Amino acid sequence: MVTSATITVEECRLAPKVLLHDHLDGGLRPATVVDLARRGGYDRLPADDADELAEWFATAADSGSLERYLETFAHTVAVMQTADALERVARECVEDLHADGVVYAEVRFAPELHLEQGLSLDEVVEAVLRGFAAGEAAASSGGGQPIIVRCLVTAMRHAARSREIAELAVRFRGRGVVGFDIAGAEAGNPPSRHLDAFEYLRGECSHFTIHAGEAFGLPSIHEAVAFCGTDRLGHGVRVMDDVVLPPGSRPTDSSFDGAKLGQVADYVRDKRIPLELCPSSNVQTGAVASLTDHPFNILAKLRFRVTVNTDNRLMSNTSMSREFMVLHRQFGYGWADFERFTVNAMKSAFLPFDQRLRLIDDVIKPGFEVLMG
Ligand SMILES: O=c1[nH]cnc2c1ncn2[C@H]1C[C@H](O)[C@@H](CO)O1
Ligand SMILES: [Zn+2]
Repeated sequence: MVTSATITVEECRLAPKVLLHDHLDGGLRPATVVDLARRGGYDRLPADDADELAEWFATAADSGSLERYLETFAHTVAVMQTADALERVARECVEDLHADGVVYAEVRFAPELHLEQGLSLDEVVEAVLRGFAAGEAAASSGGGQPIIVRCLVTAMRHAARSREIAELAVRFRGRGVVGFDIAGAEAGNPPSRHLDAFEYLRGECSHFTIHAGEAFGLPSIHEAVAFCGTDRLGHGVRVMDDVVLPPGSRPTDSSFDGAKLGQVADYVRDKRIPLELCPSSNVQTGAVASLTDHPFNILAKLRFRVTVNTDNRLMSNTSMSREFMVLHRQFGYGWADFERFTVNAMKSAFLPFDQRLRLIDDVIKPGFEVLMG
């Protein structure tokens, strides 16, 4: 392992970061959950105090099972059922990402989960987009580096609304929605269940990503890339099941020369399909056994297009800066590595090409140059 000079979380906050995989309903401020529950009469929160609630989420999500991890979302989704609540949560999300030094983010959520009090799918998306715009405006007026936030609409993979949600993504294209995703319990709900939605999106020249290779293995990744034609993989960590490392390799090694890739892993790497890796979440859901075993470094050294993501800031008690720190401590990464992962992410964003390029040239590269001194 090559260890770079020690860096701090405060320095990580200064880095211009790009976030592609972050769930709106997984990133609420604990105090906002408490406040919205009180206002909306939701009385099933496991704790009424913000600190206790934060602790509860982090512990409950730490189960090692994706299904149990997902159960914790019942509480956040329950308090996001009105336009005002959705707008507030979206605005605070942008404020929090901005305070953490994120310059571009794609934040996802499942509109179909927010209809319990009579909102339509369009009203749900409109409320979230209003919140994002308000957050962006507040960030710009406060000085410092502006933030751009775009939305991905998610369909739940166990449900049957993916075509409708795909149409929603296309309807809101150009108004803040840049893509589509499927999420939820992976086992038993393969991506090909939603082929109709993906074929429709491809016909519309629209972008999508698929949660795959998290709780379930290689077949899920194979379907996502080969049958569905996904642009990116949400997590995708289990692409490792298709990689044979040289004997004696350890996850912290500085090279993996001689590694043998199977057909799916080869295809993912050849096509430069971005992996939206989320180190802390991957441990909590059991996608990897521990941080020590996380294949981030192996995949990075084998030149897969790896990106760093938060997944659910509330459930993992994390931020982009903290995920950088996790990787710094685990693998000794320095600024040149983080710049590479950030450029990977920006290249993989669903933002138009000219805007991606501008962010890379005018914001990301100069920002890391300052940190590299
Ligand atoms: O890591 C995840 N894997 C699969 N589904 C997830 C993950 N994180 C959040 N979700 C689900 C729960 C949310 O309610 C939904 C939409 O954001 O997406
Ligand atoms: Zn996710």
